[in-house]
Amino acid sequence: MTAMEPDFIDLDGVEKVFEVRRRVGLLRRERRRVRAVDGLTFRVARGEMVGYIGPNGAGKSTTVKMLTGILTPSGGRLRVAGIDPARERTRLARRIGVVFGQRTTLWWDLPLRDSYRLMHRMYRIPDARFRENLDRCVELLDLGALLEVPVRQLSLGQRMRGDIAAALLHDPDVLYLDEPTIGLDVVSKAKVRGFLRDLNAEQGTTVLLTTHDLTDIEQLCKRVMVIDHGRLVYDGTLSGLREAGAATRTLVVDLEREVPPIEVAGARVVRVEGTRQWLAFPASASAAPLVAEVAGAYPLVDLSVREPDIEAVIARMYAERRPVR
Ligand SMILES: Nc1ncnc2c1ncn2[C@@H]1O[C@H](COP(=O)(O)OP(=O)(O)OP(=O)(O)O)[C@@H](O)[C@H]1O
Repeated sequence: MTAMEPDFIDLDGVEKVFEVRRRVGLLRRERRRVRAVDGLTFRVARGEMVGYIGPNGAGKSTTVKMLTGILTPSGGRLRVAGIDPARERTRLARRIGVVFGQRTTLWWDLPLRDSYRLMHRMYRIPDARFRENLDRCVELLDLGALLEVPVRQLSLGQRMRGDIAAALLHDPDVLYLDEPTIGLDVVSKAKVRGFLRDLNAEQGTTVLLTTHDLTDIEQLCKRVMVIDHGRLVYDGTLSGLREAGAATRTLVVDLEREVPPIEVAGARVVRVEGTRQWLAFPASASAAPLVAEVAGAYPLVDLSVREPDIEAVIARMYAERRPVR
C-alpha cells in the first residue's frame, strides 16, 4: 500500500506568513511579518507513521493547521489524499482525525458516550461502522467504564484516550497527533503508544506525530522530520538524527542546475531542494578542502557554512527531555 501512494501527504514549497501588529510607543503601530513556515517540501506515503519535531515556535502547529485546512498557506502547494485542505475542508474532514494533547474535542459537560453520539451525527457516520469503530476503540483503549462519565471528571490520561477514540470514529485515513502523551503517567503513555502502534500496523492509518517526548518517536516512528524556523532541517531515522547531533557542520551549496546528490569524501548530503544541497561534515574538519572539491567537480554558484544550529536544537531537546519511559 505504501509504495502505491508515496505522496499521500504532499507539500511543495509551502509557506505561511503572519502579519502581526505591534504597538510601539503610544501611538505608533508597527507591522511585522512572521514567517512561521518557510518553504516546506516533504512527502509522506500512505501508511507511514512519521514524527514531526522541533523546538517551540518552529512551525509545527502551523503546518498541522494548514494540513487540516484551518489555515490557508501563503504560498506553495499542499495536498492531503489528493485534496487541497484549505479549499475543501469539509471533504477532507471525513478523511482525517486530529488530536491535540492540550485541548479536547469532547464536550466538557457530557458523558463520553454522548460526545461520540454527537460525532456520529456530525460526521454522518454509517451506523454499523460507527458501532464497530466505537466497540474497537472502547476495547483497545479501555474506555468501557468511562463511557457514562462526564469528560470534566476524567483524568488527563483517560481524556486523552477518549479524544483518540473520538478522532477515529469516522475511520480517518490520516491522523494528526499533537503531543498525545503530554502530561500522562508512564502507564497511560504506554497504553496510548501501544494503541497507536497497532492502529498504524493493522488499519494502515497514516500518522503524523508532533511531540517533545523523543520516546514517543523512538517507539513509534521509523522516520522523523525536524523543523526549525519553519524549515525542514532533517528527514530520516532517529538514530541518524542522533548521529547528526554529534557535532556536524553543514555546507550549503547552490548549484547552477539540479544534479544528483553530491558525492565527495568526508561529507554527506543530508538534504536536497532543487538546486540547493546541504552537506553535513564533521565539525572538527576544515571546510576549505571540502569546498575546493565541490567547486572542482560541480557547477557551484554560491555556498555558505552553517554552524551546528540544528544539532544544537536537537541536543537541547534531548537535554530538556531525557526520554522518560
Ligand atoms: N496566528 C498567528 N499570528 C501570528 N503569529 C503566529 C500565529 N500562529 C503562530 N505564529 C507564530 O509562528 C511561529 C510558529 O508557531 P507554531 O505555533 O507553528 O510553532 P510550534 O512549532 O507549533 O511551537 P510549539 O512547540 O511551541 O507549539 C511562531 O513564531 C509563532 O509565534
